[in-house]
Amino acid sequence: EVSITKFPADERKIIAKAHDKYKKARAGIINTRHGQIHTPAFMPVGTKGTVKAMLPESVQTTGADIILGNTYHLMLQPGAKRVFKLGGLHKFMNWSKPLLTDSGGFQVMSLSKLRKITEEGVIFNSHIDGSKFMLSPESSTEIQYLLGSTITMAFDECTPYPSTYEQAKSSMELTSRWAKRSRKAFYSRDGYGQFGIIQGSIYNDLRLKSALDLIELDFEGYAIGGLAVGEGQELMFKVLDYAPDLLPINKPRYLMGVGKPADIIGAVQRGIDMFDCVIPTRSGRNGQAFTKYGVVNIRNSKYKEDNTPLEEDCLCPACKNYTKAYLHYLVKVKEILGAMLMTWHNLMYFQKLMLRIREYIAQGKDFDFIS
Ligand SMILES: CNc1nc2cc(C(=O)NN)ccc2[nH]1
Ligand SMILES: [Zn+2]
Repeated sequence: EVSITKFPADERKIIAKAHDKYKKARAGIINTRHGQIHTPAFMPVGTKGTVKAMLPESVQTTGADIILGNTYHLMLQPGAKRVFKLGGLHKFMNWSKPLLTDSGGFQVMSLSKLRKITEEGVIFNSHIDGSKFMLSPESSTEIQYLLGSTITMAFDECTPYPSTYEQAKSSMELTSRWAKRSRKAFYSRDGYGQFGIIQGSIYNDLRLKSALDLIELDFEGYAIGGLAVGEGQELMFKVLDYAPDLLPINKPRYLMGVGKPADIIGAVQRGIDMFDCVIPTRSGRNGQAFTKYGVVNIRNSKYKEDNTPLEEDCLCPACKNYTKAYLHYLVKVKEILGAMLMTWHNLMYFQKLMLRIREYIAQGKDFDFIS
């Protein structure tokens, strides 16, 4: 048992530790105002207040405890104030479990047009109608409060890859100054939490300095940012071989934007507790199904008369009631039902993977399986 601290009102119980190579892996429960999160946890991405092609109750049946919403998209449309007036994002989208919202920093750099980074924050033009906006530690934190987010992310700068040491250093230092302002702007309430995000690219002394700066701010959890940005799995694992250990052992560790099943397994073995990734939803809509036999590209003509399910023992609607031939056809003719069934199966697959990982950790068993 590790000493437990509040998250934020309740306790985070590290209920089991795996042994040897898996010694850093841990299974736990995060208690929040909107329910429990069993970790290691995978968060489906619900960018615009919906997990694309899924009803929220269907997302719930896959076993997801928490989903992610994107601040950048929601602040542009329908607007944070409007969501607040309508009762908050939980009510708006009919999702009563925990919601994590990102800070908008990552998206504004990848989506908006004509942006200017200043000490104050990022000034940018909406990619929708060109109107002018500003995201800052204060405005991002307020927007996430208006959305009613269970877990709020600090406003940071995601350091691009590759970056020189100097570039990564000044970017990390900006993130530390912004983290302090984000923490000050956070309205602390029982059952709600705010996570800091450490940066520092692939430089271990910068990652350490970033962690030290953020630990001082006593966040309820910590994210490792600036990874899965093109560095590749080997370099990502090299950073993950030490970065999680720089963070408080009894607080949640969230690896942003990751990943494929093999990435998730490797990151859990290195001490990561939470993940988010568009892969199961986006690739599902694009015809890729994750199965225990590997990834099935359902658009391949070899499936056009395949009367068997994606996985015979999968309990999702796609596998219970339909064949690969039907899924092949739906995706080929771009029928909406194709996107729905493929998404549902992939989300079920990812949640089953997380469930098996949690079980193996709790039983102290190795979980190198890459299904
Ligand atoms: C898909 N890869 C990926 N890397 C990410 C990094 C960040 C980050 O550092 N935010 N501050 C956020 C989302 C990400 N998604
Ligand atoms: Zn299935």
